[in-house]
Amino acid sequence: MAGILIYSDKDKLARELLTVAGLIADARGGEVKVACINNASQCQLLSAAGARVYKIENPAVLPADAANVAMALKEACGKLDCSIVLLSSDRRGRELAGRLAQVLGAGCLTDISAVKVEGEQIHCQRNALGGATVATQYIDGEKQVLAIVPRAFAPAPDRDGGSIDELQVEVPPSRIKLLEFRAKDSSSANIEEASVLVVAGQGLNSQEDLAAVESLAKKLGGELACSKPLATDKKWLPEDRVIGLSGKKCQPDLAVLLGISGQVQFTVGIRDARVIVAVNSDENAYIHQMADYSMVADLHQVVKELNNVLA
Ligand SMILES: Cc1cc2nc3c(=O)[nH]c(=O)nc-3n(C[C@H](O)[C@H](O)[C@H](O)COP(=O)(O)OP(=O)(O)OC[C@H]3O[C@@H](n4cnc5c(N)ncnc54)[C@H](O)[C@@H]3O)c2cc1C
Repeated sequence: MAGILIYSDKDKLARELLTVAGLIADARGGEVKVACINNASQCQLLSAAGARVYKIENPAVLPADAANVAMALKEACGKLDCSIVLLSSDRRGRELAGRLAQVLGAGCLTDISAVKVEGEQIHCQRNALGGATVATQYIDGEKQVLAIVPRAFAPAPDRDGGSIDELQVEVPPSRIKLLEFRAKDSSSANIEEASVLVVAGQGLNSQEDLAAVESLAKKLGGELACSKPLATDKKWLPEDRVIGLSGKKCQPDLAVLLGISGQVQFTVGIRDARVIVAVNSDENAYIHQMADYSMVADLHQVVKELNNVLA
């Protein structure tokens, strides 16, 4: 049985992929191997999690160039005899998945939130029809590229048995020229990886009210996120905080939704949260139906009282 190769440039997501790969390998066989590209510290971290790590050191492989990384992973698949590749379904991972599937001649599924092995088939759950339903799909073929939603699986814990070997890959020169790296500005947040999200919607009266919502998010140990109109129409928050079809798909342990009606283009991005709490002053708002706990109340009052209680 050919092996399973995993790759993510983000350490935590790579550990989550190790968990998924382990589930698949236990059920249908095949050795799990990890590609680490120009990332020595990640090699150490993943070998400490018991993984068989292949260290690719080649400055010609640019993480910012998905086509270039795809060529490196294609070569790794050939040399390591892997027919299944697991990637993370974040922004960069989704682009890489499509490009890698194309160069491998493989089938490709992204936004996978659950996996179950049935015989030889890997059944993958993913939102379909704009999030109105969950589809179970599998790739009919040996070569498969599967991109897994961040936080859908627990990161693999440390265990013995890991190893690190060097792997040489040759890639054509990247057609992208990297001019500079800039640190993200301090207002940016990785809402896909947050375990708690406090999400503001158009029920918020003014931009000034965001401070109290952000304060609540911090007190709960989480991040501030928003519905799309708050970022694209009102421009109160940057677009990297938008949840939904054209924003990010998040799976926090807790999502507190404030003044959000619950249109499907939004809910597709938060439906997989473990616990959803909604505050909306309209008792007929759809969001009350999908929430685990809901309050028909003025969000400003609720935020104020929660901030006082948690002070
Ligand atoms: C192709 C396409 C893609 C889209 N992608 C996205 C996406 O990725 N993400 C996204 O969010 N949207 C997306 N949208 C827009 C989406 O359809 C909705 O318009 C949007 O989600 C609505 O945002 P909202 O719930 O904040 O606002 P509204 O629908 O206006 O809801 C505001 C809610 O606040 C409540 N409210 C008002 N005052 C208070 C108060 N004082 N206290 C408590 N509650 C109050 C109201 O009862 C209402 O239910 C997309 C649309 C299209 C067509």
